[in-house]
Amino acid sequence: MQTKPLRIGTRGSPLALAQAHEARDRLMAAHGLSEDMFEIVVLSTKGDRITDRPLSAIGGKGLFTEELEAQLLSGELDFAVHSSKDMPTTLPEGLELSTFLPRADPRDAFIGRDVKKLADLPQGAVVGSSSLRRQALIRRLRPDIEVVLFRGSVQTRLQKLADGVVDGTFLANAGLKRLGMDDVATEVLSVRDFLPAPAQGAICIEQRSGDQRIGDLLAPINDEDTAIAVSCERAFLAALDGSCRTPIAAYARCFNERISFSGMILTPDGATAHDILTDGMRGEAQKIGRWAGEQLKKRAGPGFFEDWT
Ligand SMILES: NCc1[nH]cc(CCC(=O)O)c1CC(=O)O
Repeated sequence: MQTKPLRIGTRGSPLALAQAHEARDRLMAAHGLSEDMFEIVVLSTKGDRITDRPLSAIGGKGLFTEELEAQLLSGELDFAVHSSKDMPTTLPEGLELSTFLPRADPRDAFIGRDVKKLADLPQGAVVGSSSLRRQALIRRLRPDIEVVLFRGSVQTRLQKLADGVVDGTFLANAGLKRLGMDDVATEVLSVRDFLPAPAQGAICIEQRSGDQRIGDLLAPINDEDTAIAVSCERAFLAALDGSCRTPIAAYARCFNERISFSGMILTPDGATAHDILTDGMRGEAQKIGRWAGEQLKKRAGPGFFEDWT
């Protein structure tokens, strides 16, 4: 019988808190546990504290996870809840992503101020985004549009939009839904036009490797299709060595025993893109992702990565 509450680690942003609550609620339902069996422990990370520079300039994804991982390893936390999209491809020794919740909408949403659709933005319009992938994708579709750096919370971004600093911005539709704000999206962009970030829309749980008590607790809330699709996308990212200065997009989907995969790399100006569409057996998900990454790396050639990183 569990006596001490389970300690769930999370960042403190409204999105991170919504994700931690979703994981906790699923565990409560799966095991018939009450809320007081869990304690949500909020940690501030470097990535949360530095908001005036793009992530790619201050060190990338690890900035959001270091503090949580240190407390997992020291035993102060039992597990941590993250956006899979924000997780580096290599985790510290002794930790693993054991559990993936059923994936929400993986697509990006466009939020326009005066127009609903991206295609209706006037010539020379200004959009805000700090994502290298979104910047490259928009420049590829609409080279006339100007992209400005845009960080901060969802609320800050929407305020800048309302103030007319930009004509439009992008957010993951999954994030908006988790915040109960999906009505602010004026267009949900197709995966074909706007391939998502690897692992977008999937919440994951990180735990100590070999912690069987926690592994058993989490197993019933793991969604196998999501775990497999995300492992494929993350293998693609890892094969491209996850340089956080390369715009990389990927989306995998399981269909019964098969998995389909789309991947793309772009130059930041969107002028050059290489893409790949493939499929295979779901048991080969990681192999497929890795292979696709290696193919694109070969096709792009070394200059593709070196010219601007
Ligand atoms: N980089 C921040 C981040 N990490 C995960 C999400 C959205 C939720 C998800 O992909 O699961 C967001 C916000 C955004 O991209 O709009």
